[in-house]
Amino acid sequence: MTVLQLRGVSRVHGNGENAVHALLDANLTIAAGELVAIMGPSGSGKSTLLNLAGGLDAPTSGEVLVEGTVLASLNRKKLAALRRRSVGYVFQDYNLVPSLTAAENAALPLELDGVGVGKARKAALEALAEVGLDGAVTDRFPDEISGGQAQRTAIARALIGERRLVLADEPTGALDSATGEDVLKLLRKRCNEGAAGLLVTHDARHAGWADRIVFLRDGRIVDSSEPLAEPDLLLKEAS
Ligand SMILES: Nc1ncnc2c1ncn2[C@@H]1O[C@H](COP(=O)(O)OP(=O)(O)OP(=O)(O)O)[C@@H](O)[C@H]1O
Repeated sequence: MTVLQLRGVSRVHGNGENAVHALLDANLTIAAGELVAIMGPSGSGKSTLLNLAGGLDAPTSGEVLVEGTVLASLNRKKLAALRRRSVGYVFQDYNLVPSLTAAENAALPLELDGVGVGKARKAALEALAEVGLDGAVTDRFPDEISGGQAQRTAIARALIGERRLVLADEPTGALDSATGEDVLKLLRKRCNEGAAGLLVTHDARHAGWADRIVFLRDGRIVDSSEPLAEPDLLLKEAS
């Protein structure tokens, strides 16, 4: 089943002589179970593509569909609801709410969606346990936990509920390589369980976790290939 589709998507900032073509006529389809990596030089349009895929930005032309719904056809409220329910984001700088504990941060999307506090907390603790966080750390605030723990919290928040599309922009940016690898394993696992994933990365080893790599240059998709290396066949085949 197709989870994400970009049809002839372009994003232009400004106009006339000052126009910046951040993305040009991008076509991309990602099915449930697939993890796609996006690579390309700085400024090539990777974050733009990710933001458009998650409905955080709107294309200048073309269409973005999530689970068959054209995002431009939704009003603000419905788009916000789709983002909360169907899309999980992992940002490089975590974007945790400083005044909320790890468990409260992870529970936030459910609570915003009207799920009761108790039920949301239970789901949050389960999601945190799934990413290897349990015990006292779940009740600590972002400035009381390590970078790796904060990133795991951000992943739990992105994966909580039934998110079908997981978008990750350099999710391993600030992590040591072992912790970074763990984050990718979690992403891979979630895709094996049926989500569609889009991962922006500069690191070819990390892209090795993906089923396909899409290369961007100057806003254009220039190539799409299967990764050369298979980091962990066992994990992939476990699905
Ligand atoms: N709001 C904006 N206004 C004007 N230009 C923008 C805006 N956002 C992005 N751009 C431009 O669009 C192009 C693509 O930017 P984007 O951030 O998508 O690239 P990127 O591949 O993610 O880069 P990086 O690897 O450095 O994060 C760049 O030339 C950037 O300067």
